[in-house]
Amino acid sequence: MNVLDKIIAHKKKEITQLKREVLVEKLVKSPGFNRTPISLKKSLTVNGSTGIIAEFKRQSPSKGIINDKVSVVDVTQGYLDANVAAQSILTDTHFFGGTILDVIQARAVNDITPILRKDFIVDGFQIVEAKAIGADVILLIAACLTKEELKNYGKLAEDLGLDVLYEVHSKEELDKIDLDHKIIGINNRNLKTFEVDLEHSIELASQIPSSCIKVSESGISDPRIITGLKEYGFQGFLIGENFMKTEDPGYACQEFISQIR
Ligand SMILES: O=P(O)(O)OC[C@@H](O)[C@@H](O)c1c[nH]c2ccccc12
Repeated sequence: MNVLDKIIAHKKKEITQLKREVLVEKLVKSPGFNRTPISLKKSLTVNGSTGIIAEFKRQSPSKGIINDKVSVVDVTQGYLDANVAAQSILTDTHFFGGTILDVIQARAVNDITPILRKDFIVDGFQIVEAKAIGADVILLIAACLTKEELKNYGKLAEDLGLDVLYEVHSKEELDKIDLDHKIIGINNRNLKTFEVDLEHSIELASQIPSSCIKVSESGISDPRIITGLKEYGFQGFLIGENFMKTEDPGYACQEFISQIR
């Protein structure tokens, strides 16, 4: 079993249990259902967008603890001050040390910038939950979903007014998605082996139609990489560890953005 298989097996058990404890009817009554989500598409394409999607990630299976000293509110406020296009917040607990409370807390101090609820979605329940906690965007990972699931979950998110970031790592995964006008994230990190390869991503980018918004994810640690990726048509850049490994991730993000040419 590779790491992704382990995460998905664990996630499926977790959701089965969660669905016994929390009713969808209850989620639908949450405050998140009374707000209009903020569009990631708009925030990545608006004139002057930095394109940076800054992530709050305490730990990961590949790196272990990255930062367990900072608070989600301090960090996400810092990201906002740095003028990020969006925030990504890991809500998986077992492998990434996050919780849905992180999104709730970040949302309470941010009305203007989209929040991506970053998790391994294997059930529609999690999409309703994302809406309930005030997220604007969900992630659908093509490596762990069938073509049908990608379509159905994409539709459910859309019906709830949420944007979807579809994540791919290979041509086979790309072929599972109806690409028209979608936001496509190319993960530079292979979730099965943790290998990071920007060249591979750039090659894959040429297979994505121009109606899509392209996002480059993972392993970005130098502002000069952004300039290079822009030349290949990328408009979004998802960065976690490079900021989170510092004492003040918001400040690191601000410094990074000020160096983008
Ligand atoms: O910390 P990095 O290397 O900058 O990567 C951020 C983000 O792309 C990464 O956390 C990620 C991309 N896709 C995922 C899917 C699940 C969990 C995590 C991820």
